[in-house]
Parts: sequence; C-alpha cells; structure tokens
Amino acid sequence: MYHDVITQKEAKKFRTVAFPRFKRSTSMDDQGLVYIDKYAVSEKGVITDAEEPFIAKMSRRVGQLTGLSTELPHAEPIMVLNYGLGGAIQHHLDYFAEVYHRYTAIDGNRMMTFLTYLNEVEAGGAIVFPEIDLITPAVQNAALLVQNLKKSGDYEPLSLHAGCPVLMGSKWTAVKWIREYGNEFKRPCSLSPDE
Ligand SMILES: O=C(O)CCC(=O)C(=O)O
Ligand SMILES: [Fe+2]
Repeated sequence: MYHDVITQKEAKKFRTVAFPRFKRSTSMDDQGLVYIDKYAVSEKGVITDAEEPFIAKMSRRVGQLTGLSTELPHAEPIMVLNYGLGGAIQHHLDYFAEVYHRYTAIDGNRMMTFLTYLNEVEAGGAIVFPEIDLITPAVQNAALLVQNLKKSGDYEPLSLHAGCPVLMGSKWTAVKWIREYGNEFKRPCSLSPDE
C-alpha cells in the first residue's frame, strides 16, 4: 500500500469529473456480451489521459511508482468507481482467464492493478484478499498495488480479492490496469516460477 499518492484536491477532481460519466457497472462475458453483474454493485466511469491533463499526470505517477509503462496500449485508461450504501464487489481475479482470451490478444493480460482510494469510507468498503488473509481498509489518498500475474506471466491466484459492502457513507476508487505487453523488459521474468 502506498500512502498519499494523490492530494485531497486531486481526489476531489477525480470525483467531480467522473460523476457525470457514471453508468451502472457492467461486466462482459467471454463472447463480448455486456451484462449487469449483481456481484459488482457500483457506478463507473472511464477518463482517458487525453481527455484530462490531471488524469495523464496520474497515469505518469503510476508509471513512476511501479516502474512500468502506463501509456496506452500498455495500460488501460483510468476507471473511477463509486459504491453507494451496500455497494460491493464479490471476490474475483482481475486477470482474464483462458476463456477471455479475446481481451488479452492485443495488449496481454492485466499484470498489475493500481487502485487508489479517493475518499475515506465511514464504515465498510475494505478490500480483502481471502487467500492471504489480508484486509486493506479504505485509506483516503492511499493506493493498493496488486500483482495479478507472476513474473512468469502465469496467473497469480493469491490475488483473489473482494470489495466489502459499504456500511456507512460511500466509497470512491480509481483503478489503473497495467498490461503485459510493453512491460516485458520493465518486469523481466525470474528464475523462480513462483515469484
Ligand atoms: O473498487 C474496489 O474496491 C475494487 C475494484 C476492483 O477490484 C475491480 O474493479 O477489479
Ligand atoms: Fe479487482
């Protein structure tokens, strides 16, 4: 977890700019069909680097912190999420499994997730990693870096995570997914298959 990745002012700007773009979060099946997922109850909006200089700045910052390329197409545009009362996301993996290969053909899989908390949640909203017994509470302006793939490119099942329901207040996060291609030399493979 990284603390104070963004300023209070930036966090507010994220929320203000994302708000008019919000749509009920949807998921896509392995055939590319969009559906409302009752296991992911939130609103979401995407803001590209080209649209907003402060978003481009954030993408560069994620690049500096991770040492990875965060430019398109080596990473996805930043997605802002808002969870209202009871909003949550069930446990899931951020990488695309084999059946979703159509989403990884061009840029590779989602090797890392960089998730920034844009506000303090009054109660609830923690992100939990059940495989490693880890609970990460929502700390405003802090960010979570999740390694979804091993250095070998194999899936990292320990990255399984969930967003707990919001019990009081609401929860805002910003997600930047970093893809494999373009980052091969920035995160080289290791001698250990488990790393
Ligand atoms: O916003 C959160 O709490 C989690 C989001 C998440 O895990 C995802 O969108 O993959
Ligand atoms: Fe996730």
